[in-house]
Amino acid sequence: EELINEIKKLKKEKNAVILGHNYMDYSVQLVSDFTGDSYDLALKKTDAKIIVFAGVYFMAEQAAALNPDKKVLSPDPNAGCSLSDSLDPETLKRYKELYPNAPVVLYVNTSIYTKALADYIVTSSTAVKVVKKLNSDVIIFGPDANLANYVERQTGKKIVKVPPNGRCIVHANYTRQLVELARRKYPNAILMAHPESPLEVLQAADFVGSTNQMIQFAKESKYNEFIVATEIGMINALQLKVPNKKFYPLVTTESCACARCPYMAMITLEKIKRSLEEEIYEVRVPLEVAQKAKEAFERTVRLLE
Ligand SMILES: O=CC[C@H](O)N[C@@](O)(CC(=O)O)C(=O)O
Ligand code: SF4
Repeated sequence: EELINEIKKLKKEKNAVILGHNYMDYSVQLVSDFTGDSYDLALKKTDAKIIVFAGVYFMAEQAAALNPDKKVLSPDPNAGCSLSDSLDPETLKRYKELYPNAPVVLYVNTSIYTKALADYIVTSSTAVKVVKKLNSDVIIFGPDANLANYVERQTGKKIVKVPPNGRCIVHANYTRQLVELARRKYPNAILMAHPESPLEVLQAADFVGSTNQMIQFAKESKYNEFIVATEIGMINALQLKVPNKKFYPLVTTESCACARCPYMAMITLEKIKRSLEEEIYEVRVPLEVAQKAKEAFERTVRLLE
């Protein structure tokens, strides 16, 4: 495609790399140098001068915080996230005053300003492990309420949800009925669910994990067909990375607009090209905020070693 070639040319001229989240449009994943989940993309090491983050804003912020020596560009800074938008630093400060001895464990879907107040930063693949290792029976956890419920059941600890009802506008729509429908439609398929889904869906799932964990599981599984309970862009990532197997979205955009994250959909090839041409929109994180967030990331890595 013409646009893809122009973007590849611009990348070389500018010594830029494109990091793409697993939910990105198919064509965006094709033009990305690395694709993955929000956590490992943030930790990706590259010697490029410019990073164009094909994902939502909190992911670009994270990359900027962890790569202060690089110029990080967001193709559309309005690409937010219902989860990261649901928890601001002021709210978290109030909860820390209410529960002064409870460690603060935040899901990766948060703004860098909120992350700067966290003790630990987790992805859905590390949330349970981290909470289990902490020697406190009360944990402040957020912003996703479904992931918090899942962690509470897996660890038996008291989870103080911050905010009480943070949700992903995509995954929160999944129901048991949708699972039954899909299982009848695809009798040979097994169900993979993202922990941002409601508990009733996770209980019915054969596998629960982050998008990267789903890719790994599908690759290694003896099964060949999978029902995928996560944002529909993930089908692109699975088809690209596990081409010999079949994947069915739990919800299609025909049956519900909620199948596609409106924020992820904002990142288009056109915007990526413009982002490279004009070197916009630069994501800047104040040094002391970046430093605090980096400390929370590093504390988490040490805890898991
Ligand atoms: O909404 C984006 C997905 C959300 O950030 N979760 C991940 O990025 C990381 C995670 O789940 O830990 C994913 O790709 O699964
Ligand atoms: S899919 Fe949900 S969690 Fe992911 S960016 Fe969109 S709103 Fe946020």
